[in-house]
Amino acid sequence: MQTISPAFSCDLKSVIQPNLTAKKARYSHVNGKRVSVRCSYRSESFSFPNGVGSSRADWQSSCAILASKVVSAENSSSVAVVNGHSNGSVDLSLVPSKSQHNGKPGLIQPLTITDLSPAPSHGSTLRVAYQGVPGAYSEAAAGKAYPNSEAIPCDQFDVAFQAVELWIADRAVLPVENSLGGSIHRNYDLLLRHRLHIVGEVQIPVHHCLLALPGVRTDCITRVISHPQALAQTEGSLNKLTPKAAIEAFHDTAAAAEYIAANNLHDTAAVASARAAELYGLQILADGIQDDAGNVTRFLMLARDPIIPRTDRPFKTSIVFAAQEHKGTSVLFKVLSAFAFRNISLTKIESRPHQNCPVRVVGDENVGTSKHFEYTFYVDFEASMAEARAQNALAEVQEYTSFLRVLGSYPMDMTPWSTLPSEDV
Ligand SMILES: O=C(O)C(=O)C[C@]1(C(=O)O)C=C[C@@H](O)C=C1
Repeated sequence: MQTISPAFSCDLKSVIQPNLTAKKARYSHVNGKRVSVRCSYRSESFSFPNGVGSSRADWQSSCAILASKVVSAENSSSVAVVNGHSNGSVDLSLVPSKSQHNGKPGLIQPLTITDLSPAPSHGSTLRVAYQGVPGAYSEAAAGKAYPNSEAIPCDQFDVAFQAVELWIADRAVLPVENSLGGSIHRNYDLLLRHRLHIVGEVQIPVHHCLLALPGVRTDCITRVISHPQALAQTEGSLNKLTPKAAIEAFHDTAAAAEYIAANNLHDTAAVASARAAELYGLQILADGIQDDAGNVTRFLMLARDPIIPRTDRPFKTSIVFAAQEHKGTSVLFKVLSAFAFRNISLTKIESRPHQNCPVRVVGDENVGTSKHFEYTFYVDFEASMAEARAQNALAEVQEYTSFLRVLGSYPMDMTPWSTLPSEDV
């Protein structure tokens, strides 16, 4: 038995891993061997004012009860989950370290799907997975959410989810919406496919720059590359600055800057942060090119375990549900009424195609048939699951839904706008 963190105890089953590289080993070694991790909760007592339950286990099972009608969103996922959701040992092999950026040592390569191997928590520094490479806005968000943590770059959102599930990271910080570009749908879908809990949110002011190699002039730029969200947030400025340039999507903003530097591209510019310019040796051709000065991205903080909801500070709760079959249209109205009736404000509503049944055929041979789209709804509301009104609202919502899952009940980001670290990003 080895103690992993105060809240868990874990049995470690060692599996010999011959091709573990030095670089990857820091994420996943125990005495030079790969491990699979089986975890059990230590019971902790908490008191709830409104009968949510009296322990961490109770709160977790109350999440599970609400999720019990899930038709099974997980079956579309190939993820091997280790924290009590699936107890098989995982056999994803590590691959040798990738080639270094431009031959230069020391630059961090993001985790990719083939790098994932279960790893126990070790050391005292919290490891926070984010999508992108150093200099990405997500790295700044991870730093704001968890100061003094170790940021772990991942090449895809899905990898960041899996890094937490496999104990390679302790938390993930991922974007879900931007004030100009709208929702990051991929992460809504992944929230449903994976079993992580939302434990907090952070909002980051996003201040974009146009970056190019030193000496390159704006009128020489024939191509602008960046993350699609960043391109959407700067569309108006790019139309003015580089009207003839081709616009191309890239994995993340900082990776676009890194790509220009690594390939010595004199005709290409990136939309990225000032920190990315510094990290990859690019010059800033234009500063503050976001189409709205108050451009902000909201990130979710994800963990393997939920936090205990409280009432002594403003909390938000995020849920996801699907309407009972054949009752689609009126269900949304009824659900929204359940919150309105209890004076609970909604801060966000998002719909996504139903993962198991995206289309339903309605009608009959006489009048003809048509295809109805089926949706999964994501709702954020301003209340804590420790409040009776939130519990009652969800009890009512459950009556109209085929499944309902609480994704998390967590403190709202109340950082005053003026103190947000805009100069860092
Ligand atoms: O590419 C980055 O730098 C990211 O962190 C990703 C991302 C996003 O996915 O929305 C994060 C914040 C900004 O809105 C732009 C891009």
